Amino acid sequence: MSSSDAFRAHPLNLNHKVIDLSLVKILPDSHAWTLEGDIFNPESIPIINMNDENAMELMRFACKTWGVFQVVNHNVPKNLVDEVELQGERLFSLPMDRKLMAERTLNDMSGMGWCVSLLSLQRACGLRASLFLDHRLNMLSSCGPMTTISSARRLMGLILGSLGVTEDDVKWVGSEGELEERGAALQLNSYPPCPDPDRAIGMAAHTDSTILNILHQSNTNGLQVFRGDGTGWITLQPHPGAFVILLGDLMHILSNGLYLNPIHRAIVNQTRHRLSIVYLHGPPPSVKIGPLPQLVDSNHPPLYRPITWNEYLGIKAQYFDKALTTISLRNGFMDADDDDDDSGKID
Ligand SMILES: O=C(O)CCC(=O)C(=O)O
Ligand SMILES: [Fe+2]
Repeated sequence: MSSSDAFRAHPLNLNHKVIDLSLVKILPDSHAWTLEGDIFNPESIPIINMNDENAMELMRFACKTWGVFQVVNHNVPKNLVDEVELQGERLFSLPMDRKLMAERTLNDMSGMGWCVSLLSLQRACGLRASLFLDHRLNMLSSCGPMTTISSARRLMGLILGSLGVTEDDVKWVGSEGELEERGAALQLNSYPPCPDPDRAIGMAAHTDSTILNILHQSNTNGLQVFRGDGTGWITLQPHPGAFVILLGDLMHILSNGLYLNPIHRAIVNQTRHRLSIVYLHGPPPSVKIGPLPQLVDSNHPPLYRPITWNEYLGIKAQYFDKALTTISLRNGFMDADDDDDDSGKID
């Protein structure tokens, strides 16, 4: 079972009409969207130096409060990120007939997609094209995947440490193996300028179905995270050289509800093309993921049943934002936060 097999559970929206987004002068009805919620800007989602001796505590605070933070000193070389960005720009600017030759199909998840997966459950298409690469990541760069994977692993070590768990406690984190067995994938998202940005969305609000996503946004902002207190959206300003770390549903499960899996979305703007590069970090697709035993006791019963990534992606495709509820064990138990009045404090 490879990560590609796992993502196959996410359906393509086969009814969509592919349009060349770069030629859009008037927003088509198929892409019209109502943007809901106030926007708070700017706000202090932390930027954490991975070499800081307090990195673990800072991450614990950020993961409990936001479920998102940015990191610097991540060891992924700038020229590698620049190269992926350059190649991404090149691929997305190819003529439409060339891009269609690389369109994702039901049998091969790698390729170009328009209006795919998560959005198929929603009202209209996002104004976006995406290039998804599974274990053939090295199509873009030969040394890149391994550098990124070792950086993701270091990050995982810090986040697990922030939960009081070591890498040895979670065997699959350090498992060696081929890329395809690791649950690694890369997604490039291209958002063209939009004539009517207040009536369109780039990527609709969602939580990520991974353990975590590592995101690079070019110097154009557009990523917004829904505030944990439910009052509105925060725009994450691109920070030079930083990656945005977004915790996914599986990290929320592993932490037994302690760490947030933030709702986020990408908006578009009138003048600038925006590219985001997202490294999806999942577990090996057939390993069962459940609340870490170290975080479960009689006061903190397990909130979710163990599930493989593959199974979870299938549930997510069907139930979308209700996916976690379908695997919840919380029948009459206290709410995760009810006995945790220190959320927001470092402990
Ligand atoms: O483009 C962005 O900033 C958001 C992308 C995203 O959320 C995703 O690919 O899951
Ligand atoms: Fe996302």
